[in-house]
Amino acid sequence: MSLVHASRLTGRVAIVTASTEGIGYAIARRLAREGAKVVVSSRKEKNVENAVQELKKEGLNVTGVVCHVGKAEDRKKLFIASEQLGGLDILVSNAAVNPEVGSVLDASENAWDKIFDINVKSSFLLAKESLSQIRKSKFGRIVFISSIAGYEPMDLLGAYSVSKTALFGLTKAAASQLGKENITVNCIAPGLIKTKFSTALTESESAREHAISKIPLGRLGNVDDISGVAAFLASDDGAYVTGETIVAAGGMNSHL
Ligand SMILES: NC(=O)c1ccc[n+]([C@@H]2O[C@H](COP(=O)([O-])OP(=O)(O)OC[C@H]3O[C@@H](n4cnc5c(N)ncnc54)[C@H](O)[C@@H]3O)[C@@H](O)[C@H]2O)c1
Repeated sequence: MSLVHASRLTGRVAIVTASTEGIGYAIARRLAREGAKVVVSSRKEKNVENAVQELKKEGLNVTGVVCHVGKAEDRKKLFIASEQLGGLDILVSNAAVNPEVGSVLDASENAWDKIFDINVKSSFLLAKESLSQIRKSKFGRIVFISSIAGYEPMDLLGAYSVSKTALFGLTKAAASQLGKENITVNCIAPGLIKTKFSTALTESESAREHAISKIPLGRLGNVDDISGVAAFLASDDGAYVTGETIVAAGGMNSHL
């Protein structure tokens, strides 16, 4: 692959949560390809080992940590790892769950709590806990991964959509708080991207065709359609962007 911006992130240290597959993996790989040292993480040790091995084969500078973002002691391990790499510059909060499919007011209390714990509260806590290191960086960047569904809730992803809307508010509020310190806080709202997460919406041919018919660019997104946006926000090219959400959705809105 050609390393277009091979040195844009040289010397920076990044943490990407849920980064052993899907969009998180692609973001970790892209930041590392652009020169960053990256802490790769997810809940299962085997997945962390495999991802780290795969990325190291490419010669990338990555280290692996097992981290359930809802657990304080696991989040701490992420920051110990970034400290060991020289101190944190870039935090990408990517982990998310959707334990139930259904309309918002049909969500069980359990599902609601889990969705808000992982998708919103853990993003808030990671951002908060990252500050002791990010404040020492000259290039502090926080990036939340939301969803196009945060703008227009998808009926089948009711509570999940609302959790993704909350991230827009968190982005604005944190950006406003941290602007004076030259730390940017931004958000990415992916459309339909080919990962495990979106399988239910795209696995049958008819569902896929229906989805594609709603996407002006005429295709589902690839994980690298998102990783490039994350790298931009993390880099000096994104230095004057803060409090924003970049939609990368092939032109679709969320009315599937
Ligand atoms: N794929 C899409 O179409 C799409 C669209 C919009 C937004 N997103 C968002 O992109 C992000 C990545 O999703 P993806 O599509 O790569 O799917 P994915 O299922 O591969 O990613 C979600 C990841 O979060 C991890 N995760 C869940 N709970 C966790 C926890 N407690 N601690 C750590 N990791 C945890 C999962 O193991 C999984 O790897 C998510 O925030 C998702 O909401 C995806």
